[in-house]
Amino acid sequence: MLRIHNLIKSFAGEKSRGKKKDEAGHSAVFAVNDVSFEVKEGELFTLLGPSGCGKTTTLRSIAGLEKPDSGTIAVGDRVMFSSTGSGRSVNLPANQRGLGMVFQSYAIWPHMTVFDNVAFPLQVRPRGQRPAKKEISERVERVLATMQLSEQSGRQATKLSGGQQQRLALARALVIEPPLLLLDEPLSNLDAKLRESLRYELKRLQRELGITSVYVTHDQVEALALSTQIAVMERGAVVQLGKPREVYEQPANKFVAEFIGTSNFIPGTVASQQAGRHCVETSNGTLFLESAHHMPVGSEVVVSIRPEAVELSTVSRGEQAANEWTGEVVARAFLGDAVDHVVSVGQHEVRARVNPSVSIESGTPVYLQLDPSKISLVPVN
Ligand SMILES: Nc1ncnc2c1ncn2[C@@H]1O[C@H](COP(=O)(O)OP(=O)(O)OP(=O)(O)O)[C@@H](O)[C@H]1O
Repeated sequence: MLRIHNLIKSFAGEKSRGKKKDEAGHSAVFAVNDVSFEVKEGELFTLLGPSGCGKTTTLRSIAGLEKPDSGTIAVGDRVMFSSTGSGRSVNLPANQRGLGMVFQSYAIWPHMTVFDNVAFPLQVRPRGQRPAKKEISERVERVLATMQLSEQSGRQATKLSGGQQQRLALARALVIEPPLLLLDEPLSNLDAKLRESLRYELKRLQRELGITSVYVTHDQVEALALSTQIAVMERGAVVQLGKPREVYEQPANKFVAEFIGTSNFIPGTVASQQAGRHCVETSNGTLFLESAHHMPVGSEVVVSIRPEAVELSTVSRGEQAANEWTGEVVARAFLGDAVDHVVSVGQHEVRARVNPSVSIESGTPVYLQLDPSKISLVPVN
């Protein structure tokens, strides 16, 4: 449905940040540096990464609000942008791309009612493309019902709550039935509780309507909860592309492991390897784990252990227990649905997030049991 190929976008001028020179010899920031990906029909594809990694610039390029230096952007069989150095250049203006957009600062029209806000994008269509009045009404009512805003239809837009205004912004983007919906941090202005409930609503909508969407966020929890595919970006490049579970459980590198969730990183050396099952020697003891990254014997590696992969017990599983380390609790914090423990193990401190029924006092010697299916290898960069 959406194909991005070798997309490059630089901004000229910022001397202090510039890493490369452009043709005129000015320093340039490469906001998007050779990005390629494909979004399939019905997917919710997320661009995830820290501030400044190039997510918004990628999205704005798709929308037609930024002109890339080079690359190709196509939606279905329509080329929106193409400049490959040779051949014919294409750069469709934003208003001819027919894409739906919802941005962080969703501008709803305050002087209009909820109904009129949604009807407006259809009413301003050029004659010939404008639906009949009756059809406009039907489409608006249908979208308002989907967004659970029917009751507010006649209300002034400014009299809605934050969450309702956000749903209105979505309704307005959906009413044009775009082939692709672009969402830039659409939930970031809302409080935590509302954000969570709208996250589920978005997911429901995504499933029910099967809208193909590109979603930009720096919030890893949001990305994991919503996406069918995630592209993790760092400094203008996509560093990992995969399903939420793959990105979380098999991070491509330390940056991804650190950015998506919290992790304990323990260095080690691969002692043996067979069909993805690795045995790694660390200063804390031997670890057995399954990994998609096949690392040869003798490789220096970092083992990424999620805090929830660590079980704590004051009793050993016995001599034969694999992946059991000994340590001492140095701190703990009650988080409501879990208890975080910091355990000193040799020269490392390991974070363990356990069930609230397990709460072990500082100073207590403990056994750490590490679930081999929840620990992963990350290549040393
Ligand atoms: N109009 C501009 N002029 C100059 N530099 C820009 C411009 N827009 C973006 N940049 C730079 O390009 C890089 C990528 O910015 P972009 O906004 O795409 O990142 P982002 O990942 O979306 O960040 P955020 O989450 O903070 O919006 C940054 O270094 C930024 O400073």
